Amino acid sequence: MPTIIMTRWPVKLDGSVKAKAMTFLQKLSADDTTPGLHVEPIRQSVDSRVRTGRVDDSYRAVMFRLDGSGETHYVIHGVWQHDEAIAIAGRLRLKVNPVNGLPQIEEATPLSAVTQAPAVQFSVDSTLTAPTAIAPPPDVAAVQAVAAQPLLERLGHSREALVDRLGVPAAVADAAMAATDEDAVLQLAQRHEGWLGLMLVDLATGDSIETIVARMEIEEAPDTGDEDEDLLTSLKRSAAQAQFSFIEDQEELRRVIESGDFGAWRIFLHPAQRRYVEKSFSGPFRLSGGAGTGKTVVLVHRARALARQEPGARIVMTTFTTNLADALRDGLTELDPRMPIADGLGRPGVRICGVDALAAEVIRAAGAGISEAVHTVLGDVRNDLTGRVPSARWRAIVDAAHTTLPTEVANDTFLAAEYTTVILPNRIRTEDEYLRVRRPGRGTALDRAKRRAVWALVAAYRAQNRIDGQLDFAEAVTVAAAYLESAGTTPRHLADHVLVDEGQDLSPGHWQLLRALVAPGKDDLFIAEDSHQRIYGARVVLGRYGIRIVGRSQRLTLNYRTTAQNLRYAMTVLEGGSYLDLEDNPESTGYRSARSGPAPTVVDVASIGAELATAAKFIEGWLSQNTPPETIAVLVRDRYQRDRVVVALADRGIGARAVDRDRPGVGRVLVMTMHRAKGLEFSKVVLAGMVEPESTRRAAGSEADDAETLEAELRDRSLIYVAATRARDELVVLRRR
Ligand SMILES: Nc1ncnc2c1ncn2[C@@H]1O[C@H](COP(=O)(O)OP(=O)(O)OP(=O)(O)O)[C@@H](O)[C@H]1O
Repeated sequence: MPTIIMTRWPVKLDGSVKAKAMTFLQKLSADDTTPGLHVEPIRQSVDSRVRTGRVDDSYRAVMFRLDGSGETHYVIHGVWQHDEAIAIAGRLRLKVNPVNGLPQIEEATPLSAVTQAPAVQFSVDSTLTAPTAIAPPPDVAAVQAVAAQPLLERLGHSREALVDRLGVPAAVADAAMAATDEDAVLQLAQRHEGWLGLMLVDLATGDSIETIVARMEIEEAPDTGDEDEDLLTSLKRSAAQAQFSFIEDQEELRRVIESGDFGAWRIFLHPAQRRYVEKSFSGPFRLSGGAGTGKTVVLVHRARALARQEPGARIVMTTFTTNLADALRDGLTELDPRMPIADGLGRPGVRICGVDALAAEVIRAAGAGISEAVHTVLGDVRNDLTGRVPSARWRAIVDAAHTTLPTEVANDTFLAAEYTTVILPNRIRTEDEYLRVRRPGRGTALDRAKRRAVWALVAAYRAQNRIDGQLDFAEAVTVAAAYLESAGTTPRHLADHVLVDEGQDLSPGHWQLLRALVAPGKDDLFIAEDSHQRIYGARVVLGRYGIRIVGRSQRLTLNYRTTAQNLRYAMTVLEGGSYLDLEDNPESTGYRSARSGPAPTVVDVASIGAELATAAKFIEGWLSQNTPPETIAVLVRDRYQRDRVVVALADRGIGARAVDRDRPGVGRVLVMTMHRAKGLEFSKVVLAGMVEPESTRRAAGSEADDAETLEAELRDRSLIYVAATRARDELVVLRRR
């Protein structure tokens, strides 16, 4: 049975042709001699491996046949109308790039399109666009000569280095060296799939040749004397798999064809992503990366890889909110509908739920056995642990107590943070213990008298919770962690591997729980996080909670979601803020995007009415261009604003839907809070309720300039960064003066 190797298809097919292409490929993968497939070579083709196959009367598949290792393989290049397919097939060649050892599909350029060209000229091209993109016409070249010094030259690169060290085809290297700015190189990158496009993005955004050589694992092409064998080796290289994928079975084939470009994440991973999916680590591993760099994609692929390697393994995939956990579950079943989903902790398969739900599950399953853990954490004994403390309780406690504490301490934000990050994780049960505990990372200093006063509030808080038979979320996770940590002397490990998304938002208690779920050792914890996106809770240093990363951390830098233009805007929101990662090191930026689009539109509006009218105007414009409504989102700061936007859009005849805990759904424009939009993405985004950045800072400075206020300012920037990076294509920012 032949093996099918899919490439990212350059041509979009409509539904009926897609179905026929699927049938064709299914038959081909079962038996390439099946009558009716008409797998045929092309007379006088440039590459003797090229074949066409009959999809239906009008369409032909273009592919390459390789006979390595005594097996037949077909590299599927695409499907075109009959005559076009024959013409394309005649001028294609699949080869191993001699410099970098990676597979390359070249197309002979028709003579008429090139001035003074050799009889046959090759360009690397999987989009099969006009060859003029590669050889600029003379008038363009003349303009370029007098224009500013080209970008890559300014960055110290030369044509020789691109060609001789990276293996960039000469024509593409010429075009890249002539491009005057980053956008021009990025546009060139967009025309080239796979390793070539990735290299151009790296060059445009300032990477050195050495960095690219290492990232792409470039090495000279092997030469065994068997060209087909060498091609197969090349196709299996990690960097090749950003463009070529060995299809394992018919179900996978169907998903690749049906999903088109939106499903590319399932098949074509960046070499760095693939590495973190497959590699085994001797302990906790941390994968950081900006919004849209594919951290969740890696996590989902890794869960599948672990489940396949170890059938029966107990894998936990978790994140901060239930909505995000739902998205992880959807992603995993989309990737592989056969993945075993566990319906409870400690059972084989992948258990996917929010981290607080994990804690609730542990407590439920423990039954009466939980009482010792409650005593360890809270110093008392409780029977009923199902009630949850209302969110306003800290405020009520402060209001009721006649405390002498200053307002920057006697407020619900400070007290909740002190409780969650100091008191609970240290299992503090008495005033005496609190007076002695270290408070690393807490910005506001507390002398002995203040600590006593804080403890009085904590004691009142705990007393009220005990009377009401309630635990707050932080107490529940800490109790669950304490329960797992010690069952007598033996910890209860309910998982073999734990995968965490959005790690930056988790609290110390969450980390203690996750640490306790799995025994320390190989592939125990895999943590995806982005400190710039921390919008809940206080900053955490993992090492303080038994999670020692020690050198096992890496960063993804290529943004797949957001255009370079929108990404630049989002990065400016973070400028000036100082962010530390989960290992207490400064977080870096330096993200790049492989996609280019229009610059974000920032509109200053004078009133709420003007803001709503402007939002509606943009949305009407997009809808009139047939943008599916559910790919448009308006992101706002709170639920009140959300509901107001929905009503205002409805008044103008635009169907809109307020998204809360439920799934977004289709058919209407989506309106939601920026918090709710975390982890989601849309084609077009309107950010409403924004204020001018300077006035935010002024407001922050005018309050007490304490650590909590600065922290709140950082979180606010992060929220806007999260919101701005939800836009795949177009971003509109409505700024109120
Ligand atoms: N290898 C890939 N090929 C194509 N698309 C990809 C690839 N990796 C990721 N993407 C796409 O990029 C987008 C962002 O991916 P993902 O959600 O994994 O990023 P993230 O780093 O988790 O983002 P965030 O932190 O903002 O939630 C998704 O649309 C995903 O499908």
